Amino acid sequence: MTRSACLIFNPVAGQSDPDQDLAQIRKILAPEIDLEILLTTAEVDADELAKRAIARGVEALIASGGDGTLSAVAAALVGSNIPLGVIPRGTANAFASALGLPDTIAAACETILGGATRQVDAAFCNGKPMVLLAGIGFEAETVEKANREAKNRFGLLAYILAGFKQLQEMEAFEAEIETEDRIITVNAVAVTVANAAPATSILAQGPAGVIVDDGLLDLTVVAPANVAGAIAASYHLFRTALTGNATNRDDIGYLRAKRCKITANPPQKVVLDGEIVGTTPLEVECIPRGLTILVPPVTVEMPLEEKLEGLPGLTVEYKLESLEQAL
Ligand SMILES: Nc1ncnc2c1ncn2[C@@H]1O[C@H](COP(=O)(O)OP(=O)(O)OP(=O)(O)O)[C@@H](O)[C@H]1O
Repeated sequence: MTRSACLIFNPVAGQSDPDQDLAQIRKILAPEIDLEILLTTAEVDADELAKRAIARGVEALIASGGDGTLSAVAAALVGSNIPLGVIPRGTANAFASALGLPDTIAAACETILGGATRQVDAAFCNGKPMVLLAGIGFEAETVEKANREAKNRFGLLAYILAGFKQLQEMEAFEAEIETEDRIITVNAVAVTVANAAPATSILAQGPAGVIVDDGLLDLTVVAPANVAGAIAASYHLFRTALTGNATNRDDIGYLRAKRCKITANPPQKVVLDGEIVGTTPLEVECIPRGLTILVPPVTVEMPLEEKLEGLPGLTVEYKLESLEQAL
C-alpha cells in the first residue's frame, strides 16, 4: 500500500453510526498509512473534495459512503493512475458488488492495506464519467421513485418496491441504438448500458455477467408486451444474473459495443450511476482500463452454474492449482 492516502468520508451515508465507522477505519488504517480525512458536507460534495485532492497530488484516494460518494470519487479518478480504495457504507452498495469488492469496513480496510490493484474499464456518458451503468426507461424511473425517505425506512427494499410501482406504469418507447458498426431500432421499455453492474441491476443482465475489463459496454434491451411480460422478463433477468446463462427470451436482447448513442421517442429520462442526469439522447463511450482500484489480493471467480450458499456447515477451500490459474 502507499504511504499516504486521502479518505473522503460521507458522514450521512447509509444507516450506520458514522462516528463508530470512522473510528473503526482510523483504527485499522492510521497505524499503516498517513491518512488525511475529509468529510463531505451538504455544500461540498465528494466530487469536489476528490478533485481538490487529485490537484494536490495525492498518492491514493479512499472513498467511504454510499454509491453516490463512491461513484463521485471514482469518476474524478477516471484516466488517472491514482488507486482508489473503497469502503462501502450505503444502502445498496452496487459499486462494491459490481466490482467484487468487500462490503464490510474491516474487510475493505484490509483490502486497502493489501495494496493489490486492478485496472477496470470506465466510461463517459454525455461527457460525464460513468463507472457502473446508464439507463433509460424503467431503470431511471426506479431510481426516481426510491427516494431518500424510503431508502432510510426500507433500505434495499426501497428499490424493489420502486421497481414494482414502475411495473404498473411502464410505457414503451421507440429507441434507436447506434454503435460503432450498427444502427438498431426497437420498441423497448428499458435500455441499459453497463460498464459494470451488480446482479441486483437486473435490467443490465441480458448478457449474464457484465465484463468489467474487456473495453466494451454491455447493452440490454427489455421490451415486454405487457405488465405480465414485464414481471416474467424481470424474473428471468434476475435468474440470468444468478445462473450465468445469457438470456433467451424474445423480449430481451443484448449486445456489446465500444460506444453507443441512443435516442428515444418519446424522449426518456437518463439515469447515470444512480442519479437522474437529464433526458435522451444518451451517448456512452468506454474508456478501457480507465480506473485503478485496490482489490482483494486474489480474485477467484466462482463458476456461475452453481449455488452453494446457505447449505448447513458449508466451507469452501480453493485448491492451489485454481489459485495459480487465477493469477
Ligand atoms: N455532511 C452531509 N450532510 C448532508 N448531506 C450530505 C453530506 N455529505 C454528503 N451529503 C449528500 O449525500 C449524498 C450522497 O450520499 P451517498 O450516496 O454517499 O449515501 P446514501 O445515499 O446513503 O447511499 P445509497 O444511495 O446507497 O443509499 C449526496 O447527495 C451528498 O450531497
